[in-house]
Amino acid sequence: MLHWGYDEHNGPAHWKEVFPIANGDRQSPIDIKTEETKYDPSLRPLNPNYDPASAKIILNNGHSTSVEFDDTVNKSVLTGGPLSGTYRLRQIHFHWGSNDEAGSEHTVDGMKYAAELHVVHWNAEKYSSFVEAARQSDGLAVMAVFLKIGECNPQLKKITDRLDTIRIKGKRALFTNFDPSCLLPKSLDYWTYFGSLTVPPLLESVIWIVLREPINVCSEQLAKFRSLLSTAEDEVACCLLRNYRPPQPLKGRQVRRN
Ligand SMILES: NS(=O)(=O)c1ccc(S(=O)(=O)c2ccccc2)s1
Ligand SMILES: [Zn+2]
Repeated sequence: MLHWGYDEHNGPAHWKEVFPIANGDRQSPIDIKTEETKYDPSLRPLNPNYDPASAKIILNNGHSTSVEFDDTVNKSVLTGGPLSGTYRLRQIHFHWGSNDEAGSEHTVDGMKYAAELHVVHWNAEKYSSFVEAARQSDGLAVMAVFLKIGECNPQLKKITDRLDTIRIKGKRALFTNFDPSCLLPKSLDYWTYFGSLTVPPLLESVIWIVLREPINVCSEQLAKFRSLLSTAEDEVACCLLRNYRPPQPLKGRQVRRN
């Protein structure tokens, strides 16, 4: 396979050809079987604390759209929940499908949501760089938020309104004064388990924190994500219609809930 993607010839089924860890013991996403999750009284409340000034740029990397944050200091951090220590906010990005019936990566009792937001943090207390942390079993913490079809989301509008300026892969634009807490649901109740990146290199370094309550997005807003291009300027234009990896085997892992 040339470069990995989400098409028939380079999609999730092919990733193991270049990244054999795709068949590893702690791969993500997973289907969360709610009856099999276990309450853990030691789990603490999640404590996201983000400074809107840390937001820097919005980017189309050809696989998703992301907002990148200044992670050179502990300005925007996540503590609490299942985490020991302080995890620094690095970026947020989204996963979606070619229609509203599918798009989330994690599923709940087999149910797919229309899309999924990932808020990516790294363990800056123990490791000296994001790249180093991404290679450690407790290096990354990703908070996942499900998006369901409903009312248009005024907070998400801040992002969807900018997508037409970064349609081509590699395009970026200034994007600051944004606190991703505005995209979190009322309840920060969560499930948590040990997993991996859901995109190559599929590193098994993520403590997943999946919020149980979804947020709303309207069909028109999701449609804007699908108009992003997975191709660069000099290539034949191809829309990024879907960018989710299907659920992977649990392999004996325990999913805990607070
Ligand atoms: N879907 S996910 O949350 O697992 C995820 C996708 C991409 C990233 S990353 O850009 O932080 C990154 C991190 C390490 C290596 C490369 C990219 S995290
Ligand atoms: Zn993701």
